[in-house]
Amino acid sequence: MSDFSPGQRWISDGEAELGLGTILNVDARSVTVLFGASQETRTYSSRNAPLTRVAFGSGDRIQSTEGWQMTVDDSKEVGGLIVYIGEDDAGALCELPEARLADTMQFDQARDRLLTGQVDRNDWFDLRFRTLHHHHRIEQNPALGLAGPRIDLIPHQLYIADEVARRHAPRVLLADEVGLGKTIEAGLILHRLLLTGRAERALILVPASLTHQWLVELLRRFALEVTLLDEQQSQAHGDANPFEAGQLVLASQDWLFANPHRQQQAQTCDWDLLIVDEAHHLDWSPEQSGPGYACVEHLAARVPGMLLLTATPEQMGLASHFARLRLLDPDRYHSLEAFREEEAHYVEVAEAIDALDRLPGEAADCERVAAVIHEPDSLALLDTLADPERGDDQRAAARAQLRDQLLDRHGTGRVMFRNGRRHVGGFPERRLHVTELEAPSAYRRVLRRLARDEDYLDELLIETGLDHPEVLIYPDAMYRAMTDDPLNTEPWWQFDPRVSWLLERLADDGETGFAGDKALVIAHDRETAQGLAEGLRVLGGYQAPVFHEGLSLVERDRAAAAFADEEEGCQVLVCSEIGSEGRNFQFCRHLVMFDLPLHPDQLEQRIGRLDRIGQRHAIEIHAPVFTGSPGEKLLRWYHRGLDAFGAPHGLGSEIHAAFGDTLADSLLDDESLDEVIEETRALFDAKLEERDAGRNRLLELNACRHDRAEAVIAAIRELDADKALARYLDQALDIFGVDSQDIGGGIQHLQPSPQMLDGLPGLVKGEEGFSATFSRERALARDDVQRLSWEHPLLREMMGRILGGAMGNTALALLKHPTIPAGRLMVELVFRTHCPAPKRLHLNRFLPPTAVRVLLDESGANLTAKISFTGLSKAVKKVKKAVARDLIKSRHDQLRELLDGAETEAQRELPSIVEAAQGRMRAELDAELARLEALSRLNPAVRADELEALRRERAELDAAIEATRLRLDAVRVIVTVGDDAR
Ligand SMILES: Nc1ncnc2c1ncn2[C@@H]1O[C@H](COP(=O)(O)OP(=O)(O)OP(=O)(O)O)[C@@H](O)[C@H]1O
Repeated sequence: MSDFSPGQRWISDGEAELGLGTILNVDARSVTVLFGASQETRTYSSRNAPLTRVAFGSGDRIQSTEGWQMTVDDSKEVGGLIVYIGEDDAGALCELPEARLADTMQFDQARDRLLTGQVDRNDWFDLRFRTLHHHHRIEQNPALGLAGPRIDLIPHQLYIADEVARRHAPRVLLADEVGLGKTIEAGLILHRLLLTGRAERALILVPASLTHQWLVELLRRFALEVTLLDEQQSQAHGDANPFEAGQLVLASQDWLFANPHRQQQAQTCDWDLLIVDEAHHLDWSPEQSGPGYACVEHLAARVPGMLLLTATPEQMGLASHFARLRLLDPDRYHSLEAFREEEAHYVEVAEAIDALDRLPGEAADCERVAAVIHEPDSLALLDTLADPERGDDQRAAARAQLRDQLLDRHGTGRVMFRNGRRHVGGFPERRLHVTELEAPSAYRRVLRRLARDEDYLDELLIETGLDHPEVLIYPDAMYRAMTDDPLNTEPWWQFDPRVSWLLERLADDGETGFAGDKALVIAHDRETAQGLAEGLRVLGGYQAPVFHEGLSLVERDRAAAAFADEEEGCQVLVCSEIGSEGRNFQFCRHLVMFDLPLHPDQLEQRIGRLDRIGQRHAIEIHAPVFTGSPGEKLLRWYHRGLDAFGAPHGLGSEIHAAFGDTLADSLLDDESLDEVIEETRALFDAKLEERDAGRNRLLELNACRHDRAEAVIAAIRELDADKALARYLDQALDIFGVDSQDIGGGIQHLQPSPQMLDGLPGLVKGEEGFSATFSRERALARDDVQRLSWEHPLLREMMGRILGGAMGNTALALLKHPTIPAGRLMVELVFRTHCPAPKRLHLNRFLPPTAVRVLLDESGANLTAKISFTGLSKAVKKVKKAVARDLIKSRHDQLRELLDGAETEAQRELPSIVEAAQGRMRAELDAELARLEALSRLNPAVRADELEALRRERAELDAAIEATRLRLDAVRVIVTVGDDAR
C-alpha cells in the first residue's frame, strides 16, 4: 500500500488500544507510526501493514490536541492530509487538520471503529460472539475452577474444595489422613479462588524438602506458575521486596522461619491467601511458641484467607493443635479449657445424627435428637420425621435436612476437615513382616551391661550425648557416639545384620523379597541413612540414593527422581525420618522400617509415603529387629498396644502422651512392658470407641457430604463432555495463528505458526509448542500431555483477549439472498451487559457478561427473532477490507442511524436480565445468610466478620447488578449482493 503520508492518522487493527497513530516516516518498504498516547513506535512493512486510516464523517465528534471538541460536517484534503470542517461546542464554524487530532482519542469501541472504517475479519466477529456465549455459560457453572485441574475426581477432595472456596476469605485446617490429597485440596481451592477473582496473591510456605514437589504439582496439575523464593533469589532483588516478585510465591519454611528480615518483608505484602503445609511443625505451648508459629501468627493477623495442612494435627499435643485452630480464628478458639469441654458434647451430637436413621421409632431416639436441637426450624423437621403418618419421601427429606443442620451447627467442621481412609475407602491393605535378628556383639555388650547395672544408663547418656530412650532404640547411633571405646574400630554397617538382611531381601525374588521391585528404607537418623547407603554400596554394589534433611533441595529432588524412574531408576532409596515427610512414593510397595520412630504419628507419616492415593498394591512393611532389644519391645508396643501398622486411626498423639514416658522406662524390662502394652491397649480401645462416637465421627461426617460431592462431580463431568469446547478451540487457534495437528490417541500437538499473535501461554514463535488432550484420563496417564479445558491458561488467555480488547468487534460481510434485492443493508449488533464491581465479589457467577443480539434491516425493522446468529453466520461471505471500508464510507449516515435505533431495541431486554440475576443472587446469598445466622447462634466457629462480610457482599452485589448497563460490544454490517457478486 503506497498511500501513506507523514502526518496522516492511522490506527492499528490488532492493537486498537494503542490509540491514534501518526505516520512518522514512509519509505519504499516500511512505514513508521508513532502512537502518542501510549508512547509506542511501530514499524510495519508498507505492503501489508495492519493499519486502517482514520477518516471521520458527518456527525462524528472529534477532539483536538488542545482539548476542544467539534462535530464534523464535512472534510477536505490538503496535500494528502484531511482537514475536518464543522462546529465547535459554542456553535462556531471551525477546522481541524488531522495532524492536530488528540492522540488520546479511543478507537476500540465498536461504534467508533466501524464509523471510522475499521473492520475486522468476519470470522473474528464470529469468534467474538461465540466467546461471549461460552464465557457466559462457563462463568455460571458451579464447577468453575474445579473442572480444569488434571486430577481424578475424588469426592472428598471436591467436596472440601467446593465448600471452602465458596466462603469469604476461607480459613481452614485441612487435616485429612496422610496421603489423602491435602495438597490437591489446597491446589483446588487456590485455583478456584484465582479463577473467580476472589484471590489474586497467595503465599505458600512448605518444608524445604517439599518446595519442588509443590512447584511441580501446582504447575502440572493446576497449570499455576509460582515464583519459588529463596535467599539467593531474594538477594537478586537488591533493596526491593522480593515477595512482590510474583502473584503466587512459594517459599521454604526452614528459610523464612529462620530469617526475621525476610519475614518482615513477607508481612508487608498484600496477600489474599496463606497456605502452610505440614502445619504440625508450628508448635506452641502456653509458655512459648516456636519461630514458625510466631511467623505464621503475624502473617495470619494480616492475611484474610488461610489454609493450614497437616495429616497429624495433634502430633505436637492438643495444646498445639488448639493453638493452630486459634491461628485460624482467634475469637472462636480463645480458651483451651472451653475447647476441651465442648468436645465432650460432640458424642451426643454424633449419637443424635445416628438416631436420625432410626426415626420414627423408639421414643428414646427422638429424645436423643431433641436434646441437641433448639432452633424452631430443626424442631419442625424433627416433628415431620417422628410422625409415622407422613410419607416416606417427606420423612427422607426432613431426615437429610436435619442431618445437614446438625452437622453444620455443631463441632469444628467448619474450620477443620478430616477425612480418614475408613470413610473414603478403596485403600490397599497394609501387611507387617517382622524379622528377628540376633544383635551383633557390639550392641549386645552394651545391652547386657545395661541389664546388669542400673547406673550404667546414666553413664551411657553422658558418654554418648544421646537422649533417653533414643540411646536404647538406635543402637547404631549409640555405637557411633561411643568414639572412645577401643573396640569400636569399624563402621557400624560392616557388622550390623540389618544391612546384610536388607541386601539379601533386595536380591530375593521370593514372596517377601524385593527383587524386581522398589523398596523405600526409612531410618530415624540422617547418619544412619548415610551409613546404610554406604554399606549397601560397599557390601552389595547397590547405588542407593540417600534422602535426608542435610541435602540441598536439588540433591533431594535428584535422589527422589532417581528412585522414581521406572526404567532406569534405582531399586532402593534410603531416607531419614524428616527428610521424606510429605513426599510421594506410592509407586513403591515395600517399606523397610530400618528402625522405628518414637512417635506414632511419625510412624504413620512413614507409611503414608507409600499408602497414598495412586497406590495399587498391598503395602508390605518390613521391620528387622534385634531379638529382645528395646527396638523389638517398641515394635511390640506399637503393634499390640495400638495397632500402629494397621490402618491409621489418629489416636497416636493421645496414646503417646499417656504412655510415652512409661514406655521409655519399660524398654529394658519385659515384664513391665507387658503391663504397659496391656494398659495401652485398654486405653486405645476405649479411645477408638469414643472417637467413633464423638469428635472424629462428627469430623468424618462433616468432611465429605456425598450428595454435594456428587453434584460437583456431575457438573465437572458435564464440562468435561462439552463438545462445544473442541469446536471453539479449533476456531480460536486458527484465528490466533496456532497450528494444531492430530497426533493420534486423542492427542493434538499445538504449535505456533509464523503469524501467531504473541503472548499466548506455552507458545513461543520458533519453539515447538505442546501436546494436549481433552480427555481427563489420558492427561492423567501422561505427564507430557496437557489437559485442555475451558480453564486451561491458553483458552483463558484467548477468551480474555477477545473480550477485553477490540478484536472482532466490527465486521462487514456479504449476503446472497434470493428475495432481498442487492445493495440492501442489515446490521447485526451485539450488546453486552456492563456491570463494574470489585473482582472479589465474583459478580460473574450471577451476571456474567451477557450478550443481547439485535438484527435490523435498513428500515430499522427488528429481524432478531426471525434470523438466528448461526443461520446468518453460515450464509454470509467475507469481503476484502478495502471494499468493506468503501462500503461503510458510502453508507456512513445510514449506519449511524441504525446504530442508534438498535440501542433502543436492546435496552428493552435489560430489565429482565437484571431481574433474573438479582433473583439468582438473592436466592443463593439469602439462603447462605440464613444458614450462617442459624449456625452462628449455636456454633461459634462461624465468625462474626464472616456474617458481616456476607451481608455486605449481598448489598454490594445488589447495587452492582441494579446499575447494569448495556454497551455495544460488536457490530457486523451485512450487505446483500446479486448472484454474480464475489
Ligand atoms: N484427585 C487426585 N488425582 C490424582 N492424583 C491425586 C489426587 N489426589 C491425590 N493424588 C496424588 O496422591 C498423592 C497424595 O496426595 P497429596 O500429596 O495431596 O496428599 P497429602 O494429604 O498432602 O499427603 P501428606 O499427608 O503426605 O502431606 C500425590 O501423589 C497426589 O498427586
